[in-house]
Amino acid sequence: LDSDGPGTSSGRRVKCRGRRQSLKCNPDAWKKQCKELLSLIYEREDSEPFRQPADLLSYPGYQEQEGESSESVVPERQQDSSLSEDYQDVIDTPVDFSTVKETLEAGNYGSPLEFYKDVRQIFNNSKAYTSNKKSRIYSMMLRLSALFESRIKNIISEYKSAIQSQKRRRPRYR
Ligand SMILES: COc1ccc(NC(=O)N2CCN(C(=O)c3ccco3)CC2)c(F)c1
Repeated sequence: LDSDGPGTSSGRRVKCRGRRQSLKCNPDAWKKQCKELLSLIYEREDSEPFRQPADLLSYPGYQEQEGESSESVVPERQQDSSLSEDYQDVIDTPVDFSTVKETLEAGNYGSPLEFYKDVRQIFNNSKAYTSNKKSRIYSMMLRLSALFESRIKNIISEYKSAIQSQKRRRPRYR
């Protein structure tokens, strides 16, 4: 993916003859489209481990992950179900879908590219953390990432066309 995200519609001129309200011409259409994409992600069971900040103590089979025997008592320091240092050591920028949802709903994304960047971070964190490409969570992430990429590329290319057509149209007043 080049730096400005997938589906860059280079060269293709989209006539924005329709009024601003039509989806093709409306540079704000991406917000609703990203909210709908986020709802679709939340509907998928694959998103479950990524809807909240990672919490390895609740994460099933955590003890096996650490190689501790399952009857071991959780050490005092981790009783507040804080992340084990391990996850925080490995992952510099923890992010999950609840933070992305809040940011989107607060109107704090300036473009779908910023939204894209945060969601990619969720997937990259999972890739960075997994020690085993066959882990269940990692395979959930792969399916979710494929769904996300298939939907976000049109949202971004429509946004880019709308921005381009906005630049090309001369203001009405002279
Ligand atoms: C409130 O209950 C919760 C809240 C959050 C979570 N999620 C997690 O702990 N995760 C485990 C680590 N991780 C991975 O990407 C990963 C890659 C390979 C192995 O793990 C992110 C998700 C949970 F499982 C229960």
